Amino acid sequence: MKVVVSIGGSVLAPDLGSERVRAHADVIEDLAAEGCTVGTVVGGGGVAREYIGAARELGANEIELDDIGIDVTRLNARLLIAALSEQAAPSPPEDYESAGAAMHRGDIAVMGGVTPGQTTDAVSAALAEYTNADLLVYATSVPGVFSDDPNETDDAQKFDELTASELVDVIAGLEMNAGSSAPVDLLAAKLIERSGVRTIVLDGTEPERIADAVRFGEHEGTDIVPEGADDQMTYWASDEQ
Ligand SMILES: Nc1ncnc2c1ncn2[C@@H]1O[C@H](COP(=O)(O)OP(=O)(O)OP(=O)(O)O)[C@@H](O)[C@H]1O
Ligand SMILES: O=c1ccn([C@@H]2O[C@H](COP(=O)(O)O)[C@@H](O)[C@H]2O)c(=O)[nH]1
Repeated sequence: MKVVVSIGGSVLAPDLGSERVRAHADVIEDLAAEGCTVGTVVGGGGVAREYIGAARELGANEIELDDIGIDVTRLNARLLIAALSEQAAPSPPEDYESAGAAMHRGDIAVMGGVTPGQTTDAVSAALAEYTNADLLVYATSVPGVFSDDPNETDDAQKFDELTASELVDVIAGLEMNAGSSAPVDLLAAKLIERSGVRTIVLDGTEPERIADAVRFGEHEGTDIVPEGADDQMTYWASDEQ
């Protein structure tokens, strides 16, 4: 089975605690050791937003701010690489071809950002499409996709399941400035829609939840199901590949 795991910066490194990074690395390594081909994409989190905020006040434009965000995502990717064994490619691939080649060799690819105007959510969806991944998991800081921002709206409802086009509708109104927050950004949702990759959005603050989702499809987040998919989703534990 081939899986792309997107780990929000706010999940991996809300602060520079090495234990948390180690725990995420252990889960990724365990999946790889069990025979799973793994690509990982790491976000920028609060540190990226602090840099972006300061640079915005200094007059940087949105593309310049995105470039700062990309630098921070790659720094966070290097933190995860530091915790992984030699099976990880030694530096964050800066394009999908290099990441795909690393995965093809059996290495764990750990990417950060790629290009301005998007977030690492889109990088993850593009890597999943490029590598024909079986599953894409977004480990984020909220328990799934909600009808509204759950940190802003008390009665926001979590979706257990959405089609990709429903996901596009839910997040279409969110802003796309550098450093914006969304469980999955709009470009990612459109890529998921066109590729049809099975996708799960979950609370990744406990890294074992990522492993349970990959191995068994067990999670309390949101399933993004391809249009017209049957109910039988294939997960690692039941997959002979
Ligand atoms: N409809 C929604 N459903 C869920 N979360 C939403 C929604 N709209 C806005 N959000 C916000 O999206 C945030 C999650 O995305 P955010 O980009 O902050 O974190 P991440 O995915 O972990 O990545 P990173 O920290 O690297 O940016 C939540 O904290 C929440 O406030
Ligand atoms: O491909 C990319 C990835 C990221 N950015 C910029 O970085 C920040 C932080 O990334 P998150 O995935 O949101 O943690 C993002 O808001 C963008 O400003 C980018 O431009 N391109």
